[in-house]
Amino acid sequence: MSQIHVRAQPGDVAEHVLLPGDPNRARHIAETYLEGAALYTEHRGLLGFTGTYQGVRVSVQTTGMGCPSAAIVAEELARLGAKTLIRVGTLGGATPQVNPADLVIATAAVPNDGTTRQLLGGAPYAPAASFEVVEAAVQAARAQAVPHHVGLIMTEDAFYASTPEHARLWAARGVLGFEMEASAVFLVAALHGLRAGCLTACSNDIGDPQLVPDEVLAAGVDRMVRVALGAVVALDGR
Ligand SMILES: O=P(O)(O)O[C@H]1O[C@H](CO)[C@@H](O)[C@H]1O
Ligand SMILES: O=c1cc[nH]c(=O)[nH]1
Repeated sequence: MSQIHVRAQPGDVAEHVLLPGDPNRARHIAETYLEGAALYTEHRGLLGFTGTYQGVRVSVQTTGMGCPSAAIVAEELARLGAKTLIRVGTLGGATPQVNPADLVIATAAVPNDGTTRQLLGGAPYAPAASFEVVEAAVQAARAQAVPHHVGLIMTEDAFYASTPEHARLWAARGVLGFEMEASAVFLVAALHGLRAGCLTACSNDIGDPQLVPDEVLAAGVDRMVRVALGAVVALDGR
């Protein structure tokens, strides 16, 4: 049965799904990296494609921005039979350790968002990546000689509420950067017994409207996507 938002039939979506927020990134990934990529949905601009990478069937499905949209997409992908969800996003760096376009592999996401709060009925919870996805991503990054950070990120709702002071406070608690979907993807995946992960490329410093130059960010995004696809190949069949 087709889902309400991800208009696809069971079988259209692969077991392994990469999740960018941005539909243009979804198209770029499908066109650049997947063989035989076919568009299975464009409903609401949430573009979804399925193809193969090194012989492994992979989908790339846009989440849109923010946890409400990401939670809908993750829920519907679970209903469509997905087993591995890996966000491939951008993030605002919270600490000078994280440089423009750096790869950050999340271990967990501080849930500063309303969606996970509602799903959990306000109960305390730590939305975390699956160990095997983190391990596969780290191994892929090492194998591809891609420098990377591994650790905690924060998921938030209000992009423009964050300030450099807020970033410093959370950096002192170990947070590497902020983004807007990982906590929901981790929680929805856990509720369905799926594996989840989140890889990001740093697009700016928190509170700084200056983005990393386009070509520098695009190269960081491509490094991130290649690492995510390397992880998928390693996870396939496990
Ligand atoms: O680049 P994406 O994957 O959209 O991720 C980040 O960018 C958007 C904000 O600019 C939010 O979705 C945030 O999580
Ligand atoms: O959520 C996000 C994503 C990228 N950059 C930010 O500053 N915040």
